[in-house]
Amino acid sequence: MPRHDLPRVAIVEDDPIMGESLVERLSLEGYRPLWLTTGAAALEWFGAQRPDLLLCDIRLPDMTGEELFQALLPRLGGTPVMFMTGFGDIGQAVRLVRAGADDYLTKPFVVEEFLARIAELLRGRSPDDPDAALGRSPAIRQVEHLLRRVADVDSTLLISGESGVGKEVAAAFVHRISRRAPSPFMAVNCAAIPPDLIDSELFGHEKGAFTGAHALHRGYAERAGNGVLFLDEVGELPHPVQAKLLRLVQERVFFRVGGEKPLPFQARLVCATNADLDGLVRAGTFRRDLYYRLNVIPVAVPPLRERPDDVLPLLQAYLHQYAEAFGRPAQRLTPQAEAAALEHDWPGNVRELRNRIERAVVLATGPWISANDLFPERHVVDRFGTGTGWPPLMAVRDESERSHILVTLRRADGQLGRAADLLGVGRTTLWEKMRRLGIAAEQTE
Ligand SMILES: Nc1ncnc2c1ncn2[C@@H]1O[C@H](COP(=O)(O)OP(=O)(O)OP(=O)(O)O)[C@@H](O)[C@H]1O
Repeated sequence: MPRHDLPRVAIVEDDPIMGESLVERLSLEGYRPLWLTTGAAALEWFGAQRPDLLLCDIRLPDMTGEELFQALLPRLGGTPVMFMTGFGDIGQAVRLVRAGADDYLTKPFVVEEFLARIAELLRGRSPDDPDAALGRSPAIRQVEHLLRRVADVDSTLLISGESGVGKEVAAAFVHRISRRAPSPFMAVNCAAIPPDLIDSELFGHEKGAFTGAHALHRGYAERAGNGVLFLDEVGELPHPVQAKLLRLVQERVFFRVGGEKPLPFQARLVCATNADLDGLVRAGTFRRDLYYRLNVIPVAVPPLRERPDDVLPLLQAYLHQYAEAFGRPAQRLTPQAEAAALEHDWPGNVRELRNRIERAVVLATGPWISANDLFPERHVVDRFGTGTGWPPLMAVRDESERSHILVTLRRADGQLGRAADLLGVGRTTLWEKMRRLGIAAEQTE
């Protein structure tokens, strides 16, 4: 493996003997260790980059493990963190795991156990993990890991991602697993409210505040109570409302329109955008100070095309859901439909997937959902070509091999050798199958 592909393990450890021996052992085991000796050095290093794993001593010369973890939290993303602790510090280690660290190990430790634990952390959760709520692809599991980690931290989250990737689903998930779950999840789409109403919708208004304000109105910020206020398309807020939101974030208070009494803001703020907020700041349409205040913990939800492992499970889940909702008999996707779904780019992300499968369930006449049902605009040529409308066994086998090879190639980053290993066949066999099944050669480059 080229050196830059080796997993990078950052070690924060001030003891020179411990540090050196960890660096030596981790290099021997095929990792790329990087040794930092103070919390300040770790904070500086994390400003620009992220390792695959962070190993951290709990007692550092300039700060405690807890202080470092809190300070690093906004920059950690889903990076797994393991603390190394002496016997006297187990209480702190347990608190850290509750606050979102992944594991701790008590010194002195048995090297084999240490290596096994870091290998496990680097592998991440298993794809079949029943706790995987948002999806099974490695990319979405990283996002889920980050959300679990910050669920009970009160800092503002800024969720970014293309339209339909699941930003609201991510926000609702954080709410559901947090201690705020019994209080409301108040979702507001800032782009859907007319600009002249948004102030009073968000913050409420007093009776008589303006013509037509016949009664006192409590806004979303107030109705969110101790729950979560989710502002979708936050980049769309008009300037005066941005100023009010800044005050709400900084001082945790707001005023109803026409009101003079400051009201406490008790909810957690979670914002989302599919626009390039940084670009809006540079263009002068979004306040820079507000952007920094909102972007405390950035959460980037990747587009569906970058997490192909999620496509089929999502299709299956929605297929069942819609079949049940519409009282349809059990339906299945033909292997050709699965292959077409895997090859599709999903510009509208999960929302598009959901709409396509809903339409297909409604329109399909028999127990099979074909590629044409999913992608009617494409008129996919019926590779089964039997005229019976029923797939013969050979064609089903070919199509299911084809879709499995496609998934495997993506899992192996297009590397033929790795894909062949995963599939348990030789490289040549795989190559021949790919030629026969018409899988384009460029998919492997
Ligand atoms: N991980 C997921 N599992 C199941 N369904 C999902 C998932 N992510 C998104 N969806 C579904 O996809 C649709 C779009 O999700 P959501 O509204 O959260 O996207 P969004 O990124 O907030 O979109 P927009 O940018 O338009 O606000 C919803 O119907 C949602 O239920």
